[in-house]
Amino acid sequence: MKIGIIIHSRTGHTHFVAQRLEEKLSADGHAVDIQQLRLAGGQDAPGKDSMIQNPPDLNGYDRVIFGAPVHAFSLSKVMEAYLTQVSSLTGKTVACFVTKGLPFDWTGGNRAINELKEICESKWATVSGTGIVIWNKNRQKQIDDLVEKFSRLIDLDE
Ligand SMILES: Cc1cc2nc3c(=O)[nH]c(=O)nc-3n(C[C@H](O)[C@H](O)[C@H](O)COP(=O)(O)O)c2cc1C
Repeated sequence: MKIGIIIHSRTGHTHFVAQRLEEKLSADGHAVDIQQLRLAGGQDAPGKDSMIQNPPDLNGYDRVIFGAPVHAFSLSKVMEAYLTQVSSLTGKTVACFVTKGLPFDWTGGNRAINELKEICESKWATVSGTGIVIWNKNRQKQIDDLVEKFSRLIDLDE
């Protein structure tokens, strides 16, 4: 399958997880692209109407994974801006993850995942799975578990 991993990553954590996903999904036999969202005019003070400099075209992908950091107890505004501007996800099966710095899923992780799910479902995507990685000393185990989970989800879909 052709898989697009569409991420926003300000300080590299979400990109690191995306790279681990790319390695595993490529080893599973998929063709994988990572596309990193950039905000026109820089990353400062984005709002949901901000323009994305390089909005990825999702048409060529059989599966899409969205990944973003939690900012201020919410989904990053750059990912929100991108998804708000996507016209439709009809027929797409997607998975979503967020990375975050504060302990516990309830310090923004659950809310950001719900925001991601809601935007995707409002554009008629099927959300097959979600994950939260807390960037602490146990992150490697959380990343390994997320990578295994998303790899299994895609195998089940085939
Ligand atoms: C402006 C800002 C706000 C943040 N707000 C939260 C937050 O509300 N909850 C949380 O758990 N982490 C928060 N963090 C930490 C980031 O979510 C965490 O470091 C994340 O892994 C960064 O991902 P990135 O390196 O891909 O940008 C915040 C970081 C920044 C820079």
